Amino acid sequence: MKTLVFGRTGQVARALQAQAEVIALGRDSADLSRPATCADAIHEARPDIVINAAAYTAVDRAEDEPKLAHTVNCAAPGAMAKACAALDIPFLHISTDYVFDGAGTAPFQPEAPISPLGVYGRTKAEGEAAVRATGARHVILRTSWVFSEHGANFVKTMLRLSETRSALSVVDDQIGGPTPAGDIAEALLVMALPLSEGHAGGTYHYAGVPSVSWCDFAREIFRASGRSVDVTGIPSADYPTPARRPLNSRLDCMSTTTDFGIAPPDWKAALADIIERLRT
Ligand SMILES: NC(=O)C1=CN([C@@H]2O[C@H](COP(=O)(O)OP(=O)(O)OC[C@H]3O[C@@H](n4cnc5c(N)ncnc54)[C@H](OP(=O)(O)O)[C@@H]3O)[C@@H](O)[C@H]2O)C=CC1
Ligand SMILES: Cc1cn([C@H]2C[C@H](O)[C@@H](COP(=O)(O)OP(=O)(O)O[C@H]3O[C@@H](C)C(=O)[C@@H](O)[C@H]3O)O2)c(=O)[nH]c1=O
Ligand SMILES: [Mg+2]
Repeated sequence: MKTLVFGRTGQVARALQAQAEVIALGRDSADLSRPATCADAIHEARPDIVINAAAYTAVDRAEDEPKLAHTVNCAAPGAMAKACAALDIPFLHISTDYVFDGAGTAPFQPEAPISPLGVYGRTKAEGEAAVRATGARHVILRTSWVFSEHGANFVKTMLRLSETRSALSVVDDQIGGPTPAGDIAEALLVMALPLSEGHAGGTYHYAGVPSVSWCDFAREIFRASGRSVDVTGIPSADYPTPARRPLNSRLDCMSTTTDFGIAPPDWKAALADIIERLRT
């Protein structure tokens, strides 16, 4: 199956390349800030399946660059999906827990109303709508708190901070599911098969278990890496950021298991592997 991936250096893009024979396009061949280049790439390659693993993911910076974030997170996936619809190619797209406002404590179902708190979440929500509007056969896979040995993520931030700090304050009122990039890549590749064989697709959730606060995630990172850093839990109000984050990032992943046989990944097991790989 000829698989075209947008994104080359990102966490999920790298995991896809590690797990399958894919054609991964970097900025030089498909620039999401110029959506037409993405449509052109699909028309040129005529793949059997397209996976968009590229996005504007800098949550705080997006508050100052709403136009660029919108082009990359909405106009570009919209253009990709339109090209896929024209050529009858299934399209897999990744979205985020940040499309929700984080109210309550119950896990959000895929059909729950969205209400993003910041520019990143809003542009990702608009991207979902743009993909659906094209009529392309698609999967939108919402995930959360992605980590891996590559790229920028919370695990690497914590390990970097631990080199100079023996104590850290980390928010303990935002709860979500850390999700290993490798498991997301695997889930996408599994979903690609039924989708290309006629599965109707739709919006699905995929996040690591068990849910945890960023504070307890940080503690587990230091425990697993054998670093002694004293982590103090603080409320979000004491850690001001340009973009507000949802307090409840829990995603209900039941339909992903029912429809595709894919169970939520155990993030602690993956964390240990990743820390081991970062060590060597
Ligand atoms: N990271 C997370 O915690 C979460 C991510 N997601 C979603 O998962 C998907 C994958 O995220 P992740 O792997 O973490 O992403 P990363 O932040 O690791 O990488 C983003 C990728 O997008 C590429 N990109 C950004 N702007 C452009 C552009 N203008 N043209 C071409 N490529 C561009 C980057 O390329 P370059 O290296 O050249 O900048 C990079 O390859 C995204 O849709 C994201 O919204 C969902 C939930 C959580
Ligand atoms: C570094 C640091 C962060 N924090 C807080 C800030 C924030 O609320 C939380 C997580 O910080 P980050 O900035 O790493 O996380 P953030 O960039 O918001 O991560 C998000 O990225 C996007 C792309 C997504 O789609 C989301 O699912 C989510 O993974 O931890 C502390 O409390 N103490 C600290 O020392
Ligand atoms: Mg970040």
